[in-house]
Amino acid sequence: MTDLTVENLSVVYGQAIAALDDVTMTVSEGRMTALMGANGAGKSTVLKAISGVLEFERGRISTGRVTFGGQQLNDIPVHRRSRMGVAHVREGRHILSNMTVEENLDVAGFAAPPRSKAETARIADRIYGYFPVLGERRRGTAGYLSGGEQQMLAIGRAIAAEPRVMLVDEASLGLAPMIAEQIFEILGRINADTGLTILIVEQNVGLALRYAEYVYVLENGRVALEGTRDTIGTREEISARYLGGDTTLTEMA
Ligand SMILES: Nc1ncnc2c1ncn2[C@@H]1O[C@H](COP(=O)(O)OP(=O)(O)OP(=O)(O)O)[C@@H](O)[C@H]1O
Repeated sequence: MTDLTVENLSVVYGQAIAALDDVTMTVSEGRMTALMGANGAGKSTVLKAISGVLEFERGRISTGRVTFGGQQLNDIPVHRRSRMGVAHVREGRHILSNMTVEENLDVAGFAAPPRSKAETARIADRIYGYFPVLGERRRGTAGYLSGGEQQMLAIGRAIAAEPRVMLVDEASLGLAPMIAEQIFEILGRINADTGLTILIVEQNVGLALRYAEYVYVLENGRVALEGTRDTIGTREEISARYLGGDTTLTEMA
C-alpha cells in the first residue's frame, strides 16, 4: 500500500515556536482525507512537513517521521519528493500570473519525469476535462482568471505533475460557496475516477464532511479528534468544540 503516514511528528519553527506536538495520522491510499482545526492549529504545517517546504520557512521536524509507501521522507529534498509523486497545492494559489493557463500547466509538468509532447497534451486535456473553464481560457493570462479559476489552475498544476498523493491547502478560502462546492465536487470526482490519494486542509466543516471519508481535527498542534465521516460527529458539534462555534465556517449555500 502507498499510504502516507505521519508518526509522532513534532515541528518547531525557528528556535522555539512549537507548531506540532506528537501528531500521528494515516492518509490511506486512494482515499480523500481531511484535516481541520482553528486558525493556527497546525494544519498547514502538517502539509509542509509532508511536501518538505517546511525547510524554506526555518521549520524543522524535531521528532517523528513522515513516510510514503514505507519510505521515510524526512531528509529527502522537496524536488525529489515531488518526483516521488507528492504534490502540494499551497494556500494562496501559487500560479505564474504572467503566463498563460497552458504555460502554467506545461511548467508544472516539469516536476514529473520527462514526457513526450503528445503525453503533455493528453494530460492537459484531462485537466481541461475536469476544469472546462481552464480549457476555454488556455491561451489567456493566468493572472486575469477569477479567484475560483486560479484555484482550479493551482490544482490543475498539481495534477500536471501526475502525483500519487495531492495535498490541498484551504481550497475554499475566499471563494463563493457555490464555487468552493464546485471545486470540491471536482476533487471528489478526480479521487473517484483515478484513485488519487488526496489530503485536504479545510476549515469549512460542511465541505470536509461531505467529501472526505476520514477526518482529523487538530487543536493547538495535537490531534484532538479523528474518525470516519459517519462517526466523527456533526458539523455543528465539531464547529462548536474545535472552531470556536464560528458558523460562517460551516455554512454552505
Ligand atoms: N513560517 C513560520 N514561522 C514561525 N511560525 C510559524 C510559521 N508558520 C506557522 N507558524 C506558527 O505555527 C503554528 C501553526 O501554524 P499553521 O499555519 O500550521 O496553522 P494552520 O492551522 O494552518 O492555521 P491557518 O488556518 O491560520 O492557516 C502557528 O502558531 C503559527 O503562528
